Amino acid sequence: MAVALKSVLVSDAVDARCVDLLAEHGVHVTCRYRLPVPELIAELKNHDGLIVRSDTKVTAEVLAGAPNLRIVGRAGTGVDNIDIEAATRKGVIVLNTPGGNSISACELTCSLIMSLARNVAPACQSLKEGRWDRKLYTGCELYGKTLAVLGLGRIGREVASRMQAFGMKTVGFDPMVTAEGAASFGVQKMELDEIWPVADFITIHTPLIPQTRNLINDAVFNKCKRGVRIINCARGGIVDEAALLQALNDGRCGGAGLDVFIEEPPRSEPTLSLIRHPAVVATPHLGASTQEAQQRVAVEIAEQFLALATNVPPQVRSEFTVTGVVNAPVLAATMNQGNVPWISLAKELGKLSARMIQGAVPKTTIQVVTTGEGMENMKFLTTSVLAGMLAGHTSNGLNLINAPTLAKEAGISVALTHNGGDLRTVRVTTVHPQAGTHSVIGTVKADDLPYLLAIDDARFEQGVLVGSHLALFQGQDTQVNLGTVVSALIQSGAIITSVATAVGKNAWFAVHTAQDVPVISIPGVVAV
Ligand SMILES: NC(=O)c1ccc[n+]([C@@H]2O[C@H](COP(=O)([O-])OP(=O)(O)OC[C@H]3O[C@@H](n4cnc5c(N)ncnc54)[C@H](O)[C@@H]3O)[C@@H](O)[C@H]2O)c1
Ligand SMILES: O=C(O)[C@H](O)COP(=O)(O)O
Repeated sequence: MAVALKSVLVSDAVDARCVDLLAEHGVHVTCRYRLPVPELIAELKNHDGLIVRSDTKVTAEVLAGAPNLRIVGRAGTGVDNIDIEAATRKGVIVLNTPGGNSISACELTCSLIMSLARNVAPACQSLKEGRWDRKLYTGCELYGKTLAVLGLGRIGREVASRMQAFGMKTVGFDPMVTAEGAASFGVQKMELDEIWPVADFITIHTPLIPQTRNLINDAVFNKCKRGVRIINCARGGIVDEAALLQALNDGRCGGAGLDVFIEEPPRSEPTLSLIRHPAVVATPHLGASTQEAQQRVAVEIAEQFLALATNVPPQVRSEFTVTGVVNAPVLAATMNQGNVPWISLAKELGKLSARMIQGAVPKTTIQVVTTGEGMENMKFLTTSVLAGMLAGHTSNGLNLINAPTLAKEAGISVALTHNGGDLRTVRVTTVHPQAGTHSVIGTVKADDLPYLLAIDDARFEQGVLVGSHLALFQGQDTQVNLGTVVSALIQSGAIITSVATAVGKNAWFAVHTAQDVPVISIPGVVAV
């Protein structure tokens, strides 16, 4: 899937390399930062791409006001400032640059852990103010202490391995990481309730999602070691700020290192009191703010835009890859050229399936079955089948991004399974309350083109090339003559380029014509 990318708005302070790279390849770029929402919406009407960091909020309102927007790029990791659901429904691609700033975020986290342990920030401030408070700022060693890492993804595991060098024992929790996986980078996996009483420091590296909002809350502080220190370089809102302030004031929490806040920049309570608290070391969302990280994410997002831009020559486009797909797994799959003909086949089979059930698409259950070696893990084919099924049955704007959302809304469910076997095929079976059960089977031949192998129980010996100008006729019994169908088509002005038959419980005739297939009516024959 690709986009005509003529003009891009960069609405946050992204490194200049991003603009340079896009401009070098003929993409027009406008940089306007801190735009009020109405101005952002007005400006976006002129652009098909938008690049942001965390400051611009790409809300449903902004997306609704930007009819030409096709792609949003986040030069960074967290996408909680982008309404992914609204973007997906609109068919807008969302990309990010996962990993581009992980080391920088990790290093800031480690420095906050060390600053907390040794009171670096308040001691420095006190000295600048003319005091010599050696006793007041006595700290603690990290050696032998337990660091709990919540979220063992890219940043969490980098933090763990660095803090192990200080002799810290690292424990952690992540629903997606097994105990063996965690052990491979020196972290003992524990349940959260086991972690609270043993941790001296807790550092958070999860996304902000409903399951992690207020993960560190008042009840948690009651279960923790008295004086536990909290570090949050992930997202504001994962730590309940009011509960943290209370715990700092009553001693349940011994200190906090905060880079992120519920409101950025912070203007209200309790955030302001937290920042001013003597046991808090706070930075203004600086995790990714290093030259290295900013250059990396700027180049990575520009490269991904270029990889998808249809107005960039294919040989240039192929130099770049899409590495941070947020809302369209099928998009990543299209980057592998070997998948492309299968994606086309699945779309054509989806279109044929819709024709088989006379367009009665809503409330259809679809089963997609792949066979043959190398066809495992092709889950993205379901999106393509749905895009084919829904073509012409939904409002404008259907694409591979929003097909699953639109299908779900239409009550269409889809599942994919894989069977062994030698021949590489895709079978799409549709089950519909009124239209009954039908299936189409296809394959991709050596010419990389999609072929229909069978409809229901009728098999085309050589396969039939699928695509435009393919007419399918079903005879109600095998007595219906192919000659009758062909003559009727010719009499209607069709130029026939090929014919094929398949016989099962019904007879099927596949006819390719040079132009659009004329509408014909023959008793006992159904045009599909
Ligand atoms: N401060 C900054 O400037 C800065 C910079 C980069 C990233 N970040 C933030 O850091 C966070 C982590 O980034 P990352 O690149 O490591 O992401 P990641 O996706 O690699 O890792 C996140 C991990 O959190 C885990 N997780 C999800 N729900 C969880 C839960 N309920 N409990 C425990 N773990 C859970 C996931 O399974 C995943 O392994 C993100 O929120 C990101 O936005 C902040
Ligand atoms: O999620 C991220 O990538 C970080 O929070 C960085 O955000 P920023 O690009 O606004 O610095």
